[in-house]
Amino acid sequence: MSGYNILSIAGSDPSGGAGIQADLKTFSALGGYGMTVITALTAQSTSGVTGVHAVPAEFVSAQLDTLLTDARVDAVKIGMLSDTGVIGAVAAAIDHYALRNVVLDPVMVAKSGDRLLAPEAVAGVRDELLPRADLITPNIPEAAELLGADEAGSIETMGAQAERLLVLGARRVLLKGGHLGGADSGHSTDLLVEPDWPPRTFTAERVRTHNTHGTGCTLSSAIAALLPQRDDVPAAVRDAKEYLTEALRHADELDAGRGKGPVHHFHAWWGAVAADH
Ligand SMILES: Nc1ncnc2c1ncn2[C@@H]1O[C@H](COP(=O)(O)OP(=O)(O)O)[C@@H](O)[C@H]1O
Ligand SMILES: Cc1ncc(COP(=O)(O)O)c(N)n1
Repeated sequence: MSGYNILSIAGSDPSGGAGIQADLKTFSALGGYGMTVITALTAQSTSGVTGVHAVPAEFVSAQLDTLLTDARVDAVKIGMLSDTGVIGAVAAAIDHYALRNVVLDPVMVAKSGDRLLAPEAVAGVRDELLPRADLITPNIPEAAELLGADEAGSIETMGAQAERLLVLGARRVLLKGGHLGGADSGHSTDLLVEPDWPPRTFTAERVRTHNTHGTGCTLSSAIAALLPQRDDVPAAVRDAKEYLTEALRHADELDAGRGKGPVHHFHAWWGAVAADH
């Protein structure tokens, strides 16, 4: 036996920049074997989302049961969930199959501004999934929605909101700072907060590109792919961010649409990064 099986439970993005397509590219680039359970189809390009077709919760369960009674899964990334029925199906599978290394990216709104999670389903993500995940990776607007708070405008407020997410039952929170502007805009800093540890910051240069479609999907998938390969969560986060930043640096080489283009996954970079560690 060699290699790790990494499962993405997420929506489909035909443009290939986000969702399960981004997740599979990331898993492959980082040496994982990718599997998928699809929660929704989107009609989407780099310019926006024109439609969402949710998969019925019973069929999400059917996909999960069929896969998980057959295959070992070493880590899970959860992305777009659409509605409360799908959230319940995923929560039940985490418990029933004792899934481990679960990374929850609480996807709510696409980069284009289109909504991917029904507003009334936010409470379901908070109550059903947040306590079941080993790590949640909200961006600033998602943390605010989960908390019913204003969006953080500084690293200090991000830290306070991450602590509040722990109080709500999260095991670990990586609050992503990509949406932070102002004084911090030369860098992109994410904050990892876990019980019994001081907060850790992960900072990368801010890449000058408007092609950021799929950054959140890529980061959470990279963490899931690396968790079984690394000693601890901070090491997986560090290397996942390095992978993402490199993919962002090369984003402008692609020509995948007229809107916010995707980041560029390329296996050879990871070889170089992996050799350093
Ligand atoms: N221009 C950029 N340069 C470097 N890193 C970025 C840039 N934009 C976003 N990131 C990083 O991408 C990841 C996801 O970013 P963020 O925008 O916060 O979340 P989401 O993609 O979910 O909206 C974070 O690690 C963030 O720091
Ligand atoms: C199917 C699907 N899942 C997730 C995202 C979020 O990705 P992003 O915030 O980078 O647009 C997306 N646009 N589409």
